[in-house]
Amino acid sequence: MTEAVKDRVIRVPVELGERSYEIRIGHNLLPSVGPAAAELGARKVAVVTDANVAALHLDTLRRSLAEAGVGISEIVLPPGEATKSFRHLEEVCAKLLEARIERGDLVVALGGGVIGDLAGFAAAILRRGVRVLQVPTSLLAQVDSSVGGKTGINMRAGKNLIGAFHQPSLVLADSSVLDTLSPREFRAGYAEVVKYGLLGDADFFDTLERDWENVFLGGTARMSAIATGCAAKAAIVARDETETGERALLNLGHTFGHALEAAVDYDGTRLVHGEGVAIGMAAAFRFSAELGHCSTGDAERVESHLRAVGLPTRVSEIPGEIGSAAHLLDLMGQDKKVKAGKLTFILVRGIGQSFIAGDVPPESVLAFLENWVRR
Ligand SMILES: NC(=O)c1ccc[n+]([C@@H]2O[C@H](COP(=O)([O-])OP(=O)(O)OC[C@H]3O[C@@H](n4cnc5c(N)ncnc54)[C@H](O)[C@@H]3O)[C@@H](O)[C@H]2O)c1
Ligand SMILES: O=C(O)C(=O)C[C@@H](O)[C@H](O)[C@H](O)COP(=O)(O)O
Ligand SMILES: [Zn+2]
Repeated sequence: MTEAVKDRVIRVPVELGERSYEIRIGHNLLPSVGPAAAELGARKVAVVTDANVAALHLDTLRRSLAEAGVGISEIVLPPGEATKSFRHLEEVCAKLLEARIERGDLVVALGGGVIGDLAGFAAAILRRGVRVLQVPTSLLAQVDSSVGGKTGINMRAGKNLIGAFHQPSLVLADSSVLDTLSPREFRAGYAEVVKYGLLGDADFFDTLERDWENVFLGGTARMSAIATGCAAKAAIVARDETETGERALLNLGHTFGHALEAAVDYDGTRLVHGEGVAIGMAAAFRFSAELGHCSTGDAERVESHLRAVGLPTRVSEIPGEIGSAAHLLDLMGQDKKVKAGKLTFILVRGIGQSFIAGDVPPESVLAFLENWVRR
């Protein structure tokens, strides 16, 4: 890697008035967590992380905070989607109170999207709101979940059904920590990278088709893919922070994907979020083609790219039984985009041309799902 790449920090602003903040993307940013916490005026921080990330990266954070003279308490949780639960939310809140984290202090979410969502939610409700510094360590968290302020936990009935909007004060995305991520988790995060191309930026999708191997390798291609995704998300969030309209486009593939995640009871050995999103985006394109909104050629192109990087695109690739179409439809009924009892889908007119559809006939949905679960 060249010196220029090593030293480069890309800054993406998220413009939200008094809740504005910056996303910093660069190599070796973990040592800047201490100075950043001190600049934010925190006397002490509580670092929430999971056991995998703690073993690899917590020490760097400890040193950085100690050098900056910021006190630290540590909350280490089990890795995996099942941790985004009431049980662990209660545990985190109890430990934050035990550590006497005050409103002027900071919660530092060091980990993937599970930790970011859970720690962010705990910060949102602790003493009615404590600031959170997001330090995302998975590709998915760097390009998506650490940005935009959606926090929460899962319920049996569905994903992220209990939560709050709570924007971070800063996002520090150290792209070098992605070198320790497993290939499966890197691929899963890549699904959310592709999402930005598919939902609104056909040129970005073209670039990814050509250059995905370099994104997987690291260096400039990876950093700039993360920055492109963050800039797209920041722009949408700045216009529609609480998803009253266009923010729903960021949900491309998620109505399908979230139902699958709930159907496997958040068992990451069978399906992780990014894989559900990959299968869900392939479904959104197929469904759009069946409804006559987009060409079958585009749907095939999307599937073929997802498959080229090793992502699943079909329900049959999930190990074990997934249940009936009717069961998945029932799970979709808990989606947060449901309005007056009716499902809303994010559909497409082509690559980079997504739109919000609140008027899809329920019989078309069921007919599509009947075939989909068998594919
Ligand atoms: N809030 C949002 O806007 C938003 C957006 C997208 C996804 N999400 C949520 O994010 C979650 C998925 O996030 P995820 O894919 O990061 O999952 P995750 O947090 O479970 O992390 C994936 C795995 O990678 C490990 N890991 C993380 N960083 C690592 C590193 N640098 N080195 C080695 N291992 C590392 C973790 O321990 C875990 O086992 C889901 O719950 C999803 O709903 C939220
Ligand atoms: O930030 C958003 O808005 C998103 O929809 C991003 C998604 O990738 C993410 O998975 C989000 O958590 C889904 O939100 P939900 O409201 O459908 O739970
Ligand atoms: Zn997602």
